[in-house]
Amino acid sequence: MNIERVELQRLIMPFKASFEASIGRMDKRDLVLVTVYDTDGNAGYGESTSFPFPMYNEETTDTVWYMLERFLIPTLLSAEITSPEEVNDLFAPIRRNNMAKAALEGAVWDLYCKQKGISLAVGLGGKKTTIDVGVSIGIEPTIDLLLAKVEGFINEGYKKIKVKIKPGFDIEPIRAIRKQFGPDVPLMADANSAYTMDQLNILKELDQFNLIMIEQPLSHDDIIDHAKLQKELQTPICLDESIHSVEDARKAIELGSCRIINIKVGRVGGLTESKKIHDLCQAHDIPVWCGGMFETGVGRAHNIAITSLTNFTIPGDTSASNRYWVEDIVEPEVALFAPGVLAVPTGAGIGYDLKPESVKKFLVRQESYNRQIAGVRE
Ligand SMILES: O=C(O)CCC(=O)c1ccccc1C(=O)O
Ligand SMILES: [Mg+2]
Repeated sequence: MNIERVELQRLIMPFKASFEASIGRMDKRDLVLVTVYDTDGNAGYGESTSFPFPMYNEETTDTVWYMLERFLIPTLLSAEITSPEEVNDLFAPIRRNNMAKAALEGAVWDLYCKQKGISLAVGLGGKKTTIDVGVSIGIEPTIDLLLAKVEGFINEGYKKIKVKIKPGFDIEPIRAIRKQFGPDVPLMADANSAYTMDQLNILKELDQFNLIMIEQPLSHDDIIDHAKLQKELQTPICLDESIHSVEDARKAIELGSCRIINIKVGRVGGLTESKKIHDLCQAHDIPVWCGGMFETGVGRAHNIAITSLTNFTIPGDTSASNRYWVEDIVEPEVALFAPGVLAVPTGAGIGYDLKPESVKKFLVRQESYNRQIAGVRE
């Protein structure tokens, strides 16, 4: 692929409004934007989905930068690859650090598709030309404020409303949404591992609300208790935090720990692994959807591309740029093509251009690594 240089840029981008989940409150992204250049001047883009703190998974923006600089970029720059599918194998001896791996692997995928003149969606084997999308809503200070947010997003046509829950903010907000907007609103709850089996009663109470699913109710590293819980619930369990690889997915399916899987490209280490999980789930009649991590337009574009695969049958978290950003770093911005629908771009690679002047506004650090330097960085 003639990869010659990798550039890392750390960006800090404030949200329009802060977002609370059971794992904490967030008011900005702090991310690593990765650009991979080939000898012809083509550029491929990827972004890290880590947070500045290790409360979603063990990675942070600092660890992502470190792993990229110290191990992943040198590994890539000392190899000769012909396809992005090789990156997964190249990085396999390095354990975990999936978000760091995915940021670089995603940039290689984008570059590869640009070299071939095909869209990332087509490169991944996607068939859909549009995707239905949903939106994720944080824990609001009051139920009235939550209802106002839900109403706004329903009016924009979002096809799935996901609300964050935690002990003490679960039954009442869900009941209030059902009461106000009726039984037909496609609704789900995401607990981000805030419950244990000691709270089985609360989780069982959620069954009455006909939720599409309940996402990651139990521990981030569990598939055993989730299997026990799924037997007690009518509502499908969806795993997010517990699935890091196609092997994790295989075991969870075998145990009956979930009936749905949320695929986050960063969490599973990249697009190649995402595709493998998609294919495995398809073979087992497990629907998947694409989870969000407050991505900029770059990560959003990767999410749109992977969601064009056919077993992404449930609307994901990939909302429009204006859900979180006053100003995104791509053009055109990611915008709804029809209510609750995004068009899958047809241009080469991710199908969006970077806006250098916007990147500059949010930039706090930048480093470049080229092939010659990579060898001596040890
Ligand atoms: O990008 C989005 O809109 C989804 C945000 C979201 O739900 C989320 C945000 C931060 C950490 C975890 C999660 C999650 O899906 O569990
Ligand atoms: Mg989740």
